[in-house]
Amino acid sequence: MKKKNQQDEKVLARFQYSEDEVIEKPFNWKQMLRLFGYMKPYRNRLLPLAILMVLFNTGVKLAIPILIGKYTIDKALINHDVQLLTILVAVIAGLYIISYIANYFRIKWMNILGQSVIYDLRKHLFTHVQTLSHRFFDQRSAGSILVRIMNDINSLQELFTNGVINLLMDIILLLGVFIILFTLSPELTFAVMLILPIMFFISTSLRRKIRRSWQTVRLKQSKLNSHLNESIQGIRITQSFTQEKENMAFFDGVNTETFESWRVASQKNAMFRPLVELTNALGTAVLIWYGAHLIQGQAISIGVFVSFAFYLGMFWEPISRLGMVYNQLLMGMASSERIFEFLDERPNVDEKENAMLLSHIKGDIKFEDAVFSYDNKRPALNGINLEMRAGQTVALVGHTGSGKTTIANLINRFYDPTAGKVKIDGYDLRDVTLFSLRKQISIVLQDTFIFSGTIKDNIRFGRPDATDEEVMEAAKAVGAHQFIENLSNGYDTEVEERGNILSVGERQLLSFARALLADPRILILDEATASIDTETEVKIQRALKTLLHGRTAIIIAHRLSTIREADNIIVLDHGRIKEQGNHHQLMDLQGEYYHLVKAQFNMMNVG
Ligand SMILES: Nc1ncnc2c1ncn2[C@@H]1O[C@H](COP(=O)(O)OP(=O)(O)OP(=O)(O)O)[C@@H](O)[C@H]1O
Repeated sequence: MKKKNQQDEKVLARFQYSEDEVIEKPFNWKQMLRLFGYMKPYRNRLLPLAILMVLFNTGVKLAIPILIGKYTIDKALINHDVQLLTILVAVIAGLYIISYIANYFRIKWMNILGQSVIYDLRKHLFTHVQTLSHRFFDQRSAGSILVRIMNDINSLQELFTNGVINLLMDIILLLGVFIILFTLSPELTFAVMLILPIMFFISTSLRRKIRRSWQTVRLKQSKLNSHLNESIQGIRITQSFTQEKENMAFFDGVNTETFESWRVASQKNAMFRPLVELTNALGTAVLIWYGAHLIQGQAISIGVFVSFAFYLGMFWEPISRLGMVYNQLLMGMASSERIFEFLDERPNVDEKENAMLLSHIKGDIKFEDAVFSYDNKRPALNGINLEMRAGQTVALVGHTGSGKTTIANLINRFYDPTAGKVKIDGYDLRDVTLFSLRKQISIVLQDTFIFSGTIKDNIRFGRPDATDEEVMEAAKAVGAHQFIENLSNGYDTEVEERGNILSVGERQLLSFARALLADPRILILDEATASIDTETEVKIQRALKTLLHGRTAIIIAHRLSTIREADNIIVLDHGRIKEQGNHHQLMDLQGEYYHLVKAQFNMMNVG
């Protein structure tokens, strides 16, 4: 048993997701106004039309009980006036029909409005998230970002489709009913209003508990999403390490937690309606008892009593619904808080207002005393001074974690140096626009990312306007044409996200074609370490030559053949440059590089 517990703890320690905490904020007008600002584009058409329908509908609702009680019963029925009765019935039926039509349009227009607001908000959030810096994505799981873009925005849907308009309708209805009730009989109104405190308790205190439970449900869902995302992405590793059982155990745990939180929330929710109905019944009991007493004393007529009963029925509904709208507002508050937190997030690498367009660079790169740390604690680069001249091929070598990728990250301005400068053609990267900088740099990563779509679309990813001929030329130049032609549908073969149907070597050739077509002035290449057969190795070497020709290339190099041909080799160690020079110079030096080469040479011989 103890052993099992220890094992469970280990499993739980493995899957740690930063949870979005329950945000329980008081009502905040400023934030609400900001949220409702998204309705602005529709304020001239959809919104006024829907409001008009609501006003009409509420007017009809308020008029019908009077028509039934005061006129149909007290005037037509009691005086046996058949003609008046017929007219009244026709008027009431007509009003119901018109009110039905008005309701239809209200629902239709409000749904369009609600969906449009959700569409705009989601678009705004996604567009913004795309501009955020790497640091933002370093700190969050993909699952938790997904939850904000999907679930949090979805949870605002109800508020925008029904909430706002219900609020208006209910306030008008309540005021109207209250005034009419008082005009009909102030004593009876006072008597039935005794129920008000109970009603108030239900719609505030109980509602709050229900709301908190639903928030917990959302948190659990977010955790479930993060785990699912990670599990599916890492399924191959999970299977190869036979960790399915542990994965299942954790999934079971989160799934059960989600289920439990649903159960609790639904249970609390289920209490709500019966309680409202019970209060209704109490109100009706008071009405009948005291109403009968007033009728006997001839203080009110039967018609007034009937109208009263109708209005009373209408009174509880908006109160209970107002509680619901308030609840929606508070839930919307929590969701919008999370959405605005992302929207207010500024990219760490920000563009200056007067940033320059970096047009047609030559490709000189310079690091001046560059210092960088990802976490402001451990330095990843520690005073780097280096120069790469346009057209040169520079190889970065060094032990794992020595800072090679970090240098590439700074050239692309995924991060800014903590101190010092990175310059291209003499321009500090902080002074130029990100678009003009990145447009002239291509990155080929070890773990090539293939997007879902055709092979053709993947190659033209960086230059969507490239023609089919240009795509094919690029593929031919890097030696990818042949394997593409052999695929079931050639260039039109569909590949799923991450390109699982392709081999590592094929994926790399595809990414070379993609980089070549983009025709960057600077190319950053993280060479794959995966062992590939000699034939592919030769192909890749040939492809590399084509790819590197005429541009500045920074290669995080692992293959001896690539390193040997580089114009300059930079050996990094703990974020510092230890040695640099060409292959022969460094071999003569008999330092770190010499040992690295020797080690690789020995390994190859052993292999
Ligand atoms: N996103 C990140 N957040 C925090 N620390 C990071 C991040 N990326 C890298 N590091 C740290 O910065 C240091 C340098 O990492 P870098 O990726 O530049 O090494 P590298 O030389 O490219 O290694 P490798 O050859 O293994 O890819 C390492 O100590 C690493 O742990």
